[in-house]
Amino acid sequence: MADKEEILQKLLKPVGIEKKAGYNNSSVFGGFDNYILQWLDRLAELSSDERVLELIADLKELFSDYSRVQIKQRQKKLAAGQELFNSLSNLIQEETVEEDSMQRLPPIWQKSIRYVKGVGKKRAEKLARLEIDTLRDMLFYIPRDYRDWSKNLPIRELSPDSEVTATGQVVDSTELRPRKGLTITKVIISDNTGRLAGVWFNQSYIKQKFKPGMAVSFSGEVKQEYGELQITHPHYEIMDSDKELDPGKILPVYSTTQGLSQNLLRKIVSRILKEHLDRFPESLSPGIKDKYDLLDVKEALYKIHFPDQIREVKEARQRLAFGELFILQLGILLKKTDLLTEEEGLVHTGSDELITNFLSDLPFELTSAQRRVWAEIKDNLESSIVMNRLVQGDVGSGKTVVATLALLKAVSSGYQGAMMAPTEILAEQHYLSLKESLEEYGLQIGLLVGSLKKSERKEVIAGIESGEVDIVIGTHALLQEEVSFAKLGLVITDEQHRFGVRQRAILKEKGENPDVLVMTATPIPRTLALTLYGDLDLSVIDELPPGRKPVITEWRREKDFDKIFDFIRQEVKSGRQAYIVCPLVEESEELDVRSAENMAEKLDEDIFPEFKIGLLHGQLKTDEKEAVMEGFRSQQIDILVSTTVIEVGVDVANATLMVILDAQRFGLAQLHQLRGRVGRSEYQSYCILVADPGTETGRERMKIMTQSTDGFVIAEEDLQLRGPGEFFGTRQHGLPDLEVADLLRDSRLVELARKEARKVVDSDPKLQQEEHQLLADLLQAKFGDGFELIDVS
Ligand SMILES: Nc1ncnc2c1ncn2[C@@H]1O[C@H](COP(=O)(O)OP(=O)(O)OP(=O)(O)O)[C@@H](O)[C@H]1O
Repeated sequence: MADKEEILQKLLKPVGIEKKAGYNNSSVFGGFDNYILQWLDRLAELSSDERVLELIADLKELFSDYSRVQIKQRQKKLAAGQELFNSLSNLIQEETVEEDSMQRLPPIWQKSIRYVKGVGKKRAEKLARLEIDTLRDMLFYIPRDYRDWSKNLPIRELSPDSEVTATGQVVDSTELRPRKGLTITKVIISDNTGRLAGVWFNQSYIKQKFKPGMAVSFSGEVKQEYGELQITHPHYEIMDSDKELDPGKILPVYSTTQGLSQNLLRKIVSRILKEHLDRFPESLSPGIKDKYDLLDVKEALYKIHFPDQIREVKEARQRLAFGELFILQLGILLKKTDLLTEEEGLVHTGSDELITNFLSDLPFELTSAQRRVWAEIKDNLESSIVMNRLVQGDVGSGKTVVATLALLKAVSSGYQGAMMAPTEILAEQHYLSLKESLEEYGLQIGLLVGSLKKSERKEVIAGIESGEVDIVIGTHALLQEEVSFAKLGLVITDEQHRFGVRQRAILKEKGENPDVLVMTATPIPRTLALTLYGDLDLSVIDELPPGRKPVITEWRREKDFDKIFDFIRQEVKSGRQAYIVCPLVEESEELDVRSAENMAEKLDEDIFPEFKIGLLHGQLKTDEKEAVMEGFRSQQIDILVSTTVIEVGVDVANATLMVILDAQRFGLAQLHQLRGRVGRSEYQSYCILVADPGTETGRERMKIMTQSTDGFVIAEEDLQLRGPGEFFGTRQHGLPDLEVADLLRDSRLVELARKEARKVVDSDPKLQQEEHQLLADLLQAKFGDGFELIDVS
C-alpha cells in the first residue's frame, strides 16, 4: 500500500495537484469526486503507455457517473475499481518516463483519440478512417463548412418567402405515398409560438432520423403552403441532447464517415479544446506573429472550430496555414542545406575545348537565358559540391542544347554522362540528334531502350561498362541491374515529373555521387516549385530563341472538319508539314492505336491521296518508329498521324501545323506540350483544337489555349481549374499532404513562410539553439524520417 501511496504522490506532485490528506487507496474511490477525475486525466496526459491509458479510460468510465448509481452498484464498481487501480499501480511502477526528444512535445501530439471521453475503441477505429489518430489530429481536422444557428427566430416571427432558421421540438412525423414513385415525408416541429413543417420528397430514410420530442433546427426558404409554414428539403440539425454544445452558436460541419455524427465530432473537438488546448505549443515566435498580424495558435484552433462570427474563420485559417507552411518550408530548407553541406561530389574541371568547338559549330547563338543557365550549371559541375539542379523551360526554349553542354563538360573531364527520357521516341530522338552533332568530335553515343534486339543491347551494355560509350541515352531500361557504368559523372533526367524519386536514385547509385540535372518543360508556378523542388536549385530558361512567332491557336468543332482539311492542304502545299494527334482513349492503348490507324487510312485514301501520310504510335517497334520519324524529318512524310507519343520533345522545325482531335480529353499542360511541337522555327505555325466539350470547364480550357501560348500562364490556369493534386496526376509526385494550407490559394503565405523559415535556417542551420527546439520537434513529428519531397538524393 505504501508503494501505491508513494506512486500517487510522485505522480501528483509534478502535475501540481496536492493529494488530499487522509485518503488511502480505497478511500480514493470511496470519496470519489472531481478531484480523482482530474487526477486520472492528468495521469493520462503524462503517460504514453497504451496499457496505462486503457486502464485509466476504464476507470474513468466506471466512476464517471458514480455518485448517481445506487448503493449496491456502487459497491460493485468500487470493487472493480480497486482491481483496476491495482493493475494500474503495477503498470505505473514498471513505466519509466522516457526522456526522448519527442517528449518535449506535449502528449496531445501522440495521445490516442481513443481516450477522450465518449470515444472508446470502436469510435477510434472509425475516426482512424478519417486519418484522425491523436488529439492533435482531431484539432487539425478542419471543418468543411459551418452552420450558423445563431440567427434562430421564434416560429411565429418567420415571414414567408424568406431564408430562415428556427428550432423546435418534433411533434409529428408522417409519410405519404400519394401515388406510385412519390413519397412525401413531413416532420413538424413546434416551439410554443407556432409550428413549422420540413418536407422531403422521395427521401423516406429521413423519417427515422426524427423522433418525437427531439430538439431540431430547420433552415431554408420558408413558404406558406396549405395553411402551414413549410420548408422543402431544409438543412436540418438535430440538437445535442446532452446540451453540451450551445445550440445558439455557429457550429462546425465536418466531413465524416458512417457512424460518426456531426454532434459527436463536435463534442470530441469541444472536449479536447476545453481540456488540452492550454498546453498546445506555439510554433511561431511573437515577432513573426506581430509582423504578419497572426493569431495565437490556441485562439486560431478554437476559432476554426467554434467561431463566434463567420468572419473569424478566415483569420484562424490564415494563421494555421501559415504555421503549417512555415514548418514545411523549414523542412525543405534544412534538407537543402544538408545536401549542400554534406554531399561531396565529383569535380568536372576538364578542358572547355570541346564545348567551344560545339558552340561555334551550332547554327545559332545561345539566347541570354541559355547562357545564364549554362553558367549556373557549369559552376556546379566545376565545384566539389554535388549538383542537384532543376532546369525549367517552356517548350522549345532550348533545354536540349544546354543539357548537351553539360554532357560535354562531363565527358571532357573523363566521365560518362547518362540521359534518361520518359519515352522511347524521345530517347531515340535525343540519341539521333546527339549522334549527329557529337560523333564528329569522336564521341561514342549509345542508346539503351527496352525494344532493342538482344545483340544490340548486349553491345551497348558492354560499351557502358568498359567506358567505351561516353554518353548513353535511354529510357528506364538504363535502370536495370545489369547496367553498370565505368565512370558515371553526370545524370540528366528529362521531363522529370514522369520519373519517381526512386528511379532517379537508382540511376544515381550507378556512379559515385554523380551530378544531377533534372529538365522539365512543365511550367510550375513559383510557389509550387518552391515547395515541390525546394531542395533542388532552380534554373529557368525564360526566353525563346529569337524570331519565334506565337502559335496561332483556333478552337473548332467536329462539324468544321472540311474546312480544317482545306487548311491542312494549303499548308502542306506551301511546303510545310502537319501533325494530326488522335484522341486519347483512356481505357486501352489498343483503341488509341486503332483510332490513329483509321484516321491515317481515311486521310491516305479519301482526303489527301496527293500527300504522303505517316503513322506513329507506341506499339511500333523501335526501328519502325525511327523510320517514321526519320521520314517526317526528311520531309518524305507530309502529314504525321500520331497518338500522344509525340507529346514530348519531338523536334521537326518544318512542321507548322498541329491538329488535335477530341482536344477536350487532354489536360491543358498536355495540350501545351503537344502544341509545342510546332512553332519551332521562324515560320508562322498553327494549332487547331477540335473539340465539342460538354462542360463549362471544358469550354473554358479551350478558350485559355486560344488566348495564351505562355506555359506559365496556362499552368496557373490549369491549376486553378483542376487543383494541384490532379494537375500532377497523383500524390506520388511529391505534393506534400497539407492539412490547412493550399499551395495555390495561399501562394502569398508560402512566400512569407519561406522568408521567415530562411531566417531561422540561416541563423541556426541545424536547429540546435534552445529557442528552436520546439521547431525541431515539430519537424520531426510532422515528417519524421520520411521527409521526402521531390528528391534526387
Ligand atoms: N538559341 C537558339 N537559337 C535558335 N534556335 C535554337 C536555340 N536554342 C535551341 N534552338 C532550336 O530550337 C529548337 C528547340 O530546342 P530544344 O529541342 O533544345 O528545346 P527544348 O526546350 O528541349 O524543347 P521541348 O521541351 O519542346 O523538347 C531546336 O530545333 C533547337 O535547335
